[in-house]
Amino acid sequence: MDIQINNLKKYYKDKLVLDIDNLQIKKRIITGIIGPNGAGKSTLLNIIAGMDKDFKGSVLYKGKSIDKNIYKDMTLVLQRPNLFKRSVYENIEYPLKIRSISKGERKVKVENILKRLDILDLKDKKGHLLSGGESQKVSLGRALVFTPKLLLLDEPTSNIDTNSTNLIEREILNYNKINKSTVIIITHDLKQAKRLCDEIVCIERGKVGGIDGVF
Ligand SMILES: Nc1ncnc2c1ncn2[C@@H]1O[C@H](COP(=O)(O)OP(=O)(O)OP(=O)(O)O)[C@@H](O)[C@H]1O
Repeated sequence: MDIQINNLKKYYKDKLVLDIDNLQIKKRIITGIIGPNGAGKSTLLNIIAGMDKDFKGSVLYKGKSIDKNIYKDMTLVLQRPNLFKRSVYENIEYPLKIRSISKGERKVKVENILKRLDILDLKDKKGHLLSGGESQKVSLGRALVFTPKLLLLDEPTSNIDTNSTNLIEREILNYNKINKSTVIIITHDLKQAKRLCDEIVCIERGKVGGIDGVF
């Protein structure tokens, strides 16, 4: 098990937005989180990512409380990513730079990602000037480039056209297969969940529900 959640309660002011007795997310597979708008999906992903520590209950990663240790293993790709005001190349290179990967190796890895995600033409564009869909692709590239053991994706194709969605889905599947990384993906698209996910968790009004009748 990679992630174990017990008696999780999350409030915004006095409103209970997550109330999960027990949820286990297995390692090395792709788990989908589905559910209607406002159900609590992003809130849950932020908690798993260690971005939100203001909750009650226990959230464990590899049997330990989520703390700074998770950051070296994990990356969270947001629906509306914050990219640096630097070139796309530098944005994708950044996680490698802070891990002291040599310049030559960085170049090989970044160019490989640019090709795989079909964004070579964006290489010199500034990160903050990209469209929504372009930003999502670059943000995914910035995540995949350092092969995190835990990849968290918040609606990674919400702004993406059909062709690019196919390409991104292929990359996510290959990534999981080749690296045996744990992937958690929030999606509104039930067909996408079926195409990508080994397991599916349905969140409704903050609670984990069954998926009977969903497909
Ligand atoms: N910072 C915040 N302050 C107050 N309430 C919030 C905050 N962030 C989210 N909420 C509320 O918490 C609930 C869960 O929000 P969340 O973004 O987790 O839902 P979601 O399932 O990801 O929705 P969507 O599918 O629309 O992205 C919603 O009712 C939302 O309005």
